[in-house]
Amino acid sequence: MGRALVWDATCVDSLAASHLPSTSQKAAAAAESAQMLKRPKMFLLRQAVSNARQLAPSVRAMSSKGPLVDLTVDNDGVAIMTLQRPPVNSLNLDLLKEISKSLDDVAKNKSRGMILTSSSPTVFSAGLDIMEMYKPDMKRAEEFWTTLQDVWFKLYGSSFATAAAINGHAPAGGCLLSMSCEYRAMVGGKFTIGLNETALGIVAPKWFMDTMCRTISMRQAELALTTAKMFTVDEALKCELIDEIATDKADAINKCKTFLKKFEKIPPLARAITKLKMREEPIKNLQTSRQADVQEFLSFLKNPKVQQSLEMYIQALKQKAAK
Ligand SMILES: CC/C=C\C/C=C\C/C=C\CC/C=C/CC(=O)SCCNC(=O)CCNC(=O)[C@H](O)C(C)(C)COP(=O)(O)OP(=O)(O)OC[C@H]1O[C@@H](n2cnc3c(N)ncnc32)[C@H](O)[C@@H]1OP(=O)(O)O
Repeated sequence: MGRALVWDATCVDSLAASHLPSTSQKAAAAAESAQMLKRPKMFLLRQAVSNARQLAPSVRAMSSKGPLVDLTVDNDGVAIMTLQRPPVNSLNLDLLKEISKSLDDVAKNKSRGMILTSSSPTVFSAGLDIMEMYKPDMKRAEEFWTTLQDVWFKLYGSSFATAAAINGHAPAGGCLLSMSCEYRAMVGGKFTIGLNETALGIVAPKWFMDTMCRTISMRQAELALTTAKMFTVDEALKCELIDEIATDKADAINKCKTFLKKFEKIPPLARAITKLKMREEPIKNLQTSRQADVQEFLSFLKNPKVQQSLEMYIQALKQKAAK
């Protein structure tokens, strides 16, 4: 119907002086090298189309409200992902699956950026759901850990810009989620944030540690990880675990938006590649040790001492909640 079947073709002169050395070594080498040269051009072209789409009207229909994650796009084209698993947004398999799917949706919808927050007035996220680790079904535990890894890959390695509006406590996995974002504004008050795994008799996985070491200084991270330090909001600001203190959730979201606005004049491709290069090492490390990391988690769950520690921790939490 009048449409071009071939819209971009390159005829290579295999006998051109520049191609002769490679063509004499390998048949079709000239075509192969022409194709390689074309790839970056196509990549930039695709990116230009995608950037143009990014400037399209800002309110877009995005994935519908899920029960555990609410994902909306505001008038500025910023995606707001709200965790809503009462009472404390503990990260069980279902919540992790929804976060993972929502991150895919944000990536597909080419939002200007994403802000992660919580529907609870006092808890950003209580971290991993301890019930997923206590006397677990091993098949489910494997899926649980793999999904957590997926969430981290997608959030830490997202090409879209991310910020966390931390509107409450953020221990362990909650702290990890916020540290995986590029910017953190935390509501001031009695809230705390940190990787407290050792207090539970467990060990933060290496990629949790790497994420922290790339947020605060190595010295502060080592002290914090070994002592299960939960930082007050003021302490977190001082050691740069967070970037700003907010007066309330709305202020935290506004501060995150102000951060995201900084990218308005930065070409998105340059920003994304820079971010990914900066974060490449820990991502590659987990990619290569992914299976071993799952096996370590599973064998750690089978350790009776770990199960005993978890049981005591659950009892302590329940007693505290009952008061
Ligand atoms: C020896 C090992 C060797 C090798 C290791 C190898 C590999 C490592 C592998 C694995 C590492 C695993 C990593 C885990 C990271 C984590 O995220 S672990 C989770 C850590 N989280 C916490 O410690 C937070 C605990 N919770 C709290 O401190 C408070 O609840 C919080 C400050 C968040 C909120 O306080 P508050 O608003 O007062 O709420 P309550 O305390 O009253 O709690 C309400 C109910 O929620 C339940 N609950 C709280 N946190 C969790 C949780 N994380 N999981 C499940 N359930 C939780 C709490 O029990 C109350 O329940 P109830 O109402 O009593 O039924």
